[in-house]
Amino acid sequence: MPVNTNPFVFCQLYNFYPSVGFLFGAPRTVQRNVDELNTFLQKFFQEHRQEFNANNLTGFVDAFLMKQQQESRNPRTYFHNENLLFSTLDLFAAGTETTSTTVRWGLLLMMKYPEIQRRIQEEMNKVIEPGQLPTLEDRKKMPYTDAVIHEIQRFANIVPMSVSRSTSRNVNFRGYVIPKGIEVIPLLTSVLNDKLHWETPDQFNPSHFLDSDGNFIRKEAFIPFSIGRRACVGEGLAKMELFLFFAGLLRKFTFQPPPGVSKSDLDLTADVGFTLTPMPHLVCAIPYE
Ligand code: HEM
Repeated sequence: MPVNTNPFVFCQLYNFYPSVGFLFGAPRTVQRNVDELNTFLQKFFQEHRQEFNANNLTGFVDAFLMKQQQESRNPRTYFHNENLLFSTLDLFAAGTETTSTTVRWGLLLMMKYPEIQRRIQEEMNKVIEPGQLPTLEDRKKMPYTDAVIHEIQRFANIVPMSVSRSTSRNVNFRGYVIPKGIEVIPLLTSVLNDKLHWETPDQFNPSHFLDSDGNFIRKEAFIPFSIGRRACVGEGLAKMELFLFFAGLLRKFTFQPPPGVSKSDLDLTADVGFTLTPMPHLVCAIPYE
């Protein structure tokens, strides 16, 4: 049986069954990583405290520090140091691996479907000056690229079970009673792969997001960031990052399988973990332009 070495699998197992953590040293590894990140963040906060300028807020930490100052006399404030640490940790945890995994899927899919990669590069050649990188303003003029990025997210489905929540009161949902305090796991897969919404749910097909004239179309069933009040707060940022990173990489490079590997050899099976990641593989980046 193949052994899954993805560290997120261990984290997930440890989350569900903490008592078996001793088997793979998870508590120590997780604690060591969290400690390392904490030390890094404390230094980061210290630097921001020293250079704080209320007229020049440089990001989330500065904005938080300003609220902390404004509420310094409120003993019940939410803007205390512990919340600064944990909300910043949340942003790191939720905002780094998700975006990088999506870009990794994108590169793998471009190696698998070189004709799609070529079409994106041709679209960029029409919209962007030679030697320039794509900017966010270009996105509206690049419907094909936009459609491909949406299809990467739909197809890769990196957070298939979203984040589990629990009911805060008894809920009556379509005749089913879900009592207060029950854990609910929303299966995003059931929507991202729904036959009623997608023409070819199991295939990578950018046309899912294009009309017959090649214009980008939004789809109600596109919910990789989940939906509702607790949907991903980083959605807007993630979409900007994905466009800039993915299109920027394709502007500079063409991605190919390494010598001796053909596109049909490339395996699109996901490695199961906290997120669904591509299996380990090699990538050749050939300079473009
Ligand atoms: C491709 C990128 C991303 C995907 C697919 C993604 C997906 C998700 C999903 C499915 C949830 C659960 C929502 C729910 O429970 O209903 C979530 C929550 C969250 N995401 Fe993202 N995310 C991405 C990028 C980011 C980024 C860049 C940030 C911030 C820098 C971020 C911050 C968060 C936070 C803080 C939550 C918890 C929200 C809450 O509980 O209210 N995410 N994300």
